[in-house]
Formats: sequence, C-alpha cells, structure tokens
Amino acid sequence: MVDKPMSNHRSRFPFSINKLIFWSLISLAVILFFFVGSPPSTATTTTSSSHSRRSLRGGPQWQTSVIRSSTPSNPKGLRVLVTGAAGFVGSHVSVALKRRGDGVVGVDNFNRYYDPSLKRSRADLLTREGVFVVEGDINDSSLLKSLFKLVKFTHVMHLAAQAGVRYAMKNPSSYIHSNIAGFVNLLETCKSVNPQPAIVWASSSSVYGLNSKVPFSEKDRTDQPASLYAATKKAGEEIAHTYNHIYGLSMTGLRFFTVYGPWGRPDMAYFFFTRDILKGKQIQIFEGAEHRSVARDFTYIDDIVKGCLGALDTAEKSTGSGGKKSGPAQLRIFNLGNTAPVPVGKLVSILEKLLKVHAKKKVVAMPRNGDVPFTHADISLAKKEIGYKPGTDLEKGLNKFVTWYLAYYSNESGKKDRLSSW
Ligand SMILES: O=C(O)[C@H]1O[C@H](OP(=O)(O)OP(=O)(O)OC[C@H]2O[C@@H](n3ccc(=O)[nH]c3=O)[C@H](O)[C@@H]2O)[C@H](O)[C@@H](O)[C@@H]1O
Repeated sequence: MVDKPMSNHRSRFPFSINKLIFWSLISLAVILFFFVGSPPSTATTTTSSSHSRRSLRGGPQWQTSVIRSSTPSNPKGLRVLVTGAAGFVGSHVSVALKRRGDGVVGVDNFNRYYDPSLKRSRADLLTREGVFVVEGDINDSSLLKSLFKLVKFTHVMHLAAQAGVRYAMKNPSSYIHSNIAGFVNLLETCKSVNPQPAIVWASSSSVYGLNSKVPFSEKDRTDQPASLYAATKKAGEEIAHTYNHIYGLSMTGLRFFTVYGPWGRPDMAYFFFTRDILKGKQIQIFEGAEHRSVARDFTYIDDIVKGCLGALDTAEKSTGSGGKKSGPAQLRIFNLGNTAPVPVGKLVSILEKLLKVHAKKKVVAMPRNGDVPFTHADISLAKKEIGYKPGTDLEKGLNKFVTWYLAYYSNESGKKDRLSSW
C-alpha cells in the first residue's frame, strides 16, 4: 500500500485557504472547550431545575449554591450532608431539615434502579425548598472532598444505598458498589476532615434475617442474613464499628422496617401492587411454610423522618480530627419500626378498599430469593434514647400514599400542580 503524496491534496486548494480553515477549526474547538465545558452527564449538577439550568461542578456558581444551601437559617441549626437526597427517605428528610432551619446539601447519583424521572421530580421539589442536590456518586472521593472543603458539615445523613431485597440476586455487584465501597469511601472522607461530622446512616431490618425471636431487639443475633442486601447492611454495621473504634467517628445506624408512603419506591410491594391493581394485572401474595401468612412491620415515612431527626439531634460529636482519634466516640444502633406487623394479604385488602378496585390475587409460596417470613420491631431503645414514637397505622399511611399516587400518575396538569408542595 502506498500513501498518496501530500501534494495531491494541496493541489486542490490554494495553501493559504487550507491553513485558514485549519486554524479556524482549532480556534472553534478551543472556544467550545473553555466556554461550554464537559458533557452534562459527568460534570454538572442541578441548580434551579434538574432538567434546565445546570452549573459546572466546582465552578463559582456551583460553590455559591453549595454554600447557600448548607447555611442554616436558624443560628443553632445543623449543617447536614444528605446522601441519597433524591431517594424516598432522603428527599423527605432533606425537606424536614431545611424547613426547621438546618443547612442541607444533597448528593445523589440518580441511578436507574427505578424510574429516574421520579427521582428528578423529588429533586425539583427539593430545589423549590432551597435544597441544592449535587449529581454525583458517593464513590467519587474528589467530589466528597470538594464538598467538605467548602462546608464544615456538622452531620452526615447517609441514605444513599442500593436497596431492595430480591434485586440482589440479579445485580449483586451494585450492592457491593454502593453499600460497601461507597460507604467506606464516605467514611474515609469523614474521618480525614476537621472537624469530623457525626454520621447517621440507614441500616435495615433485614439484618435480623432468619432470627425468629419476636419482637426483634437490637440485642438479638444478626448473623444469619437471608439476602446479599442484608449481608451488605450487616457489613455496614461492622464497618461503622471499625471507623468509630479507630478514628473516633460518631456513628448511629438506623434499622428501617419496610418504609412506605407518598413519593415512595416503585420497587416495593405496596407501590407496584397499587399500580398492578389499577391496571387489572394479577399480583402475587407470598405465603410462608405451612400456608402461614408473610407479615411486615410497615412503617410510615413521617415516623421514619422523625426518627432520623431524633438521631441527628442526639448524635454526639466525633472525637477525632484529621484522621486521628482523641477519645471514645458514640456508637449506636436503633430499630425504627412500627411495632405492629401486618400480613401482606391485609395490606392488599386495604389497598382494594382505598382504590375501590378488586385485586386479581394469586397466593404463591414465598420464593427463595432473600425474603424473610416476618419482621417486628422492638422500638423501646429508640423511644428512650431518641424520643422515637411512631403514630401512623397502615390504613392511615396507605390512604396518604394512594392520594399521592393517584395525583402523581394522573396526566391532568391541574392535579400535578397540587404536587408542588410536599
Ligand atoms: O425493612 C427493610 O429492611 C427492607 O424493607 C423492604 O423490603 P421488604 O420488607 O421485603 O419490602 P417489599 O419488597 O415491599 O415487600 C413487602 C412484603 O411483600 C411481600 N411480597 C413482595 C413482592 C410480591 O410480589 N409479593 C409479596 O407478597 C414480601 O415478601 C414482603 O413480605 C425494602 O425493599 C428494603 O430496601 C428494606 O431494607
């Protein structure tokens, strides 16, 4: 093969025009690089709307947004970094903190585990409440470092996680990525900064696994997880112990019991049962051995939010700084449940009543995919230490969820407007 000589190309145009075109293209590329910046997916964060105005991460506008959002309106307010802020629990907690005068900055990677447009809608509401949500992953050390460089966060409310019990069989590595690697990455940042923040984070009722002693107490064994999800949450509790022990980080783990409510998670049974009942699609109700009903200690979101705020407010300061511990630090674990387990069949009959639709039900044996037969929280410790007192029964809570669901998924714009408030 023989290359064509350069002179062949040159002969078509005068040399000076070729040169002019070449340098014009180079100049255009340089202008685009500096003034437009990198593609939105990797280098931007949300500002006033998740979809419209975006600012370059780390740039002056971004820094101003972070600082403004993290500044408490109450002089005694906390400065809280909320991970998973566009998630179900994260969005509710962020709004509650902001409304009572705390400074809040959110981080969320907006992943596709469930419909990201729901996360975007939650983030839009957060923006309207004055909470800035940074689009990024907790595995991104440089992002976390730049946030802590800008703001002396007093607390981290760590709610970013790969949730879902059954999905762990389909995508195990996502649990390791978020619940283990991401958690460690966050703690590595927190232990190194000065002052170290106090950390409150989401563990799960699933750590009780095959425990059969009821109600589940924090003193009970948690060494029999039934799913990889549960195993990663249990690992998180051990990792929390390590960072508390070595670096003096103040750590509080909250074992959430099947949290439900408005703006909830579409991967959870109460949510997709509602969708399928309305569509006339058959739903499967799991049952345990010997036809025993499967039950959950369903806990309403507002009760969980109060528990999260109680945990933040009673968290003691971390004792280390810059990676060194100077004394023992607080290490806590609390159950946040409702103490009133309800069989899944009863959940479905409440939904039928609220939706005024008869469900097409099929009772099937619980598949061996990570589910446990029942959960039931003993909440006496959380009551005593953080003033936790759930007050919403399943019927009342589902009523609020169904009202939200019908409005949110209605295409009528008038109904959508009603969702502009929390
Ligand atoms: O509390 C917890 O620790 C966990 O609660 C939920 O997990 P789960 O209780 O399994 O909640 P759902 O997936 O909504 O299931 C609720 C109940 O419905 C049952 N179910 C689920 C799906 C289905 O098709 N049929 C059915 O009967 C399940 O066995 C379970 O008893 C969350 O998905 C987890 O992220 C969370 O950590």
